[in-house]
Amino acid sequence: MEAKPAEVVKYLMINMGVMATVTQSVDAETAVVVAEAFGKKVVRGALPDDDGVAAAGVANMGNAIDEDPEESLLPRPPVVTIMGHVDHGKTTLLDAIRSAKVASGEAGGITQSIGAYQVTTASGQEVTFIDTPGHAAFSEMRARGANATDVVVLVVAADDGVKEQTKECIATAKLASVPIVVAINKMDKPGADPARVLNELMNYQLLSTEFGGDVEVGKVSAKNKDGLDDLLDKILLQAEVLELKANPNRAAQGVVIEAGMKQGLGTVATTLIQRGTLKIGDIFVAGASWGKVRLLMNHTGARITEAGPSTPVQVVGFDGVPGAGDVFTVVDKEETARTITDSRRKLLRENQAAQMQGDLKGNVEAILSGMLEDGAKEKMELPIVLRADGPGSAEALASSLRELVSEDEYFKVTCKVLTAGVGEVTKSDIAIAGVSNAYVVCFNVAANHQAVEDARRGDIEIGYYNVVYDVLDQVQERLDRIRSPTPDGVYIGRAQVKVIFSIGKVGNIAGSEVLDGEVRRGSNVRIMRMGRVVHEGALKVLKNVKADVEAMVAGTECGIQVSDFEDFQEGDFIECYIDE
Ligand SMILES: Nc1nc2c(ncn2[C@@H]2O[C@H](COP(=O)(O)OP(=O)(O)OP(=O)(O)O)[C@@H](O)[C@H]2O)c(=O)[nH]1
Repeated sequence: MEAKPAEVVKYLMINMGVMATVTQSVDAETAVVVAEAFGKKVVRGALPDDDGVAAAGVANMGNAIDEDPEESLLPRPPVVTIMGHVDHGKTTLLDAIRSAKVASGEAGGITQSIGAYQVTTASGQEVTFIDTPGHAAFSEMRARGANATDVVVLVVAADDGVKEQTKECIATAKLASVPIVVAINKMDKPGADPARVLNELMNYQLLSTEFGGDVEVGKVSAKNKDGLDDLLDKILLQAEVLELKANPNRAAQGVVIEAGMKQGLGTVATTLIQRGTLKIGDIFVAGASWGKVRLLMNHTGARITEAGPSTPVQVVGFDGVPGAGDVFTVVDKEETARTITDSRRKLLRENQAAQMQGDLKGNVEAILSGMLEDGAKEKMELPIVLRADGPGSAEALASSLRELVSEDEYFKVTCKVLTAGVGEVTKSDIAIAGVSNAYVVCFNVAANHQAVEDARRGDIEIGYYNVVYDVLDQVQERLDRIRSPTPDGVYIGRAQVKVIFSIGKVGNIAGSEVLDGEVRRGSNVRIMRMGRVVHEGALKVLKNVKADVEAMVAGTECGIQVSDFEDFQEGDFIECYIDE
């Protein structure tokens, strides 16, 4: 692609939440998104020696990028995500629209949220809502390359105006180039001041049509279900401009919105169909799972036989549980599906394994040899996801964290602040932390339930702080630990091996010089060679010339024997630790 590897890695990480080193593989969808982001046009083909995966790819995933001919395209309903500041009424608005607008005569009625639903407006048009309010879910989907949303409805409480998260939502939508329709909510409240809201929004380049701009604004009371028809009309007006179309007459493609297990059915995944029509019996791939459509249910739980573009549908028939944001693609046959998922599972395992080793540490050998040539230190980073109570504190903390460093002759460890946001820790923070093995720092903020739950499941650490020095102290400690994982106990000193005596049955004795502190018989030791731990054990024998001694201090020379270790080399460091 004529692109610098580091740029590609950076794009993957920052824009897609994918942590991969230069030598790791990514799946085809991801590669396509990246290539296109770098201004390249992707044409898929088969490589003859690619063990069948590529051949399968041509049959299947070629669909992911091929263009539908203009004449095949038919109008489709808009897909809407609701965002807004906490407590401005996202959930209430979604519920109000759903209860007022999902035709009550529809079979099944609405019993539960499935992640998405479709409403029919007074004028008989349809609008699809993604039912996971918030920009966290939106960002997460986008991070995975799934652009499911056509229009963002930004909820702003009329009595509270533009707040921190309102701004974040505006930024998120703009970044994704998704148009915004504003819903000024809580119009029933005595303190409602929609004019103020409109004024504030102007500061963020959102100019309402009332003022001659192009942003549609609906005034609603989610609580009283007032203004909903008008809001839906405004959404449709906005959608009209977008001329949303899709080809319904092809193999279906979409994105998984939400998935879980249901008794008697196995995995049920709410999938938003984006083009084509999904039918019973279709064979599909979604992320690392595949299946054959056994059952389709609409958003009310009623059974249907097919689902076209912009329709949210519950799909039964998966062999595993896909993830939210996974791309869903119908393929020609079972064999294709198996081939693709097999290779994806393999990739997933490889990537996980590589991540577990901590990419850089895993390559330590190669890096060390390179390092000896050019004298450069190996650099390691502690990824950090930061959340603070205000933009000032977030910025200040982020820059202080960036200055922290833990360094010795071989390693240099610094912080990499991946995100520095304001407000509580969300699901998407945890998603980012998950892929990057990051430590989550909360400064004067909490994490929401979902985030805590996800963190627990993903074994992601969240640190809660309210004093700046505590943050810096503890992160410094973490950096030190990464640079040099310590054995149990407190460091008391170290010696360096100068000469090795091989004495028959006694074994190897390391003639050493104590460099600092003291070395003590019985203490825990670890032997360091070129910055790496080669052995951990106990200091078994300590001799001053021929006499056994308890301890030797800096500046003296001694003979050292370590339990279960003979393989000393000149230059090794022997570090001593004692239990407190
Ligand atoms: N008076 C009035 N209260 C409303 C209206 N819409 C929502 N509320 C109230 O505002 C509070 C927050 O509403 P939610 O729908 O939970 O807000 P949210 O934005 O979904 O909040 P989070 O999910 O916590 O981000 C609740 O107490 C609602 O009853 C409205 O139109 N009028």
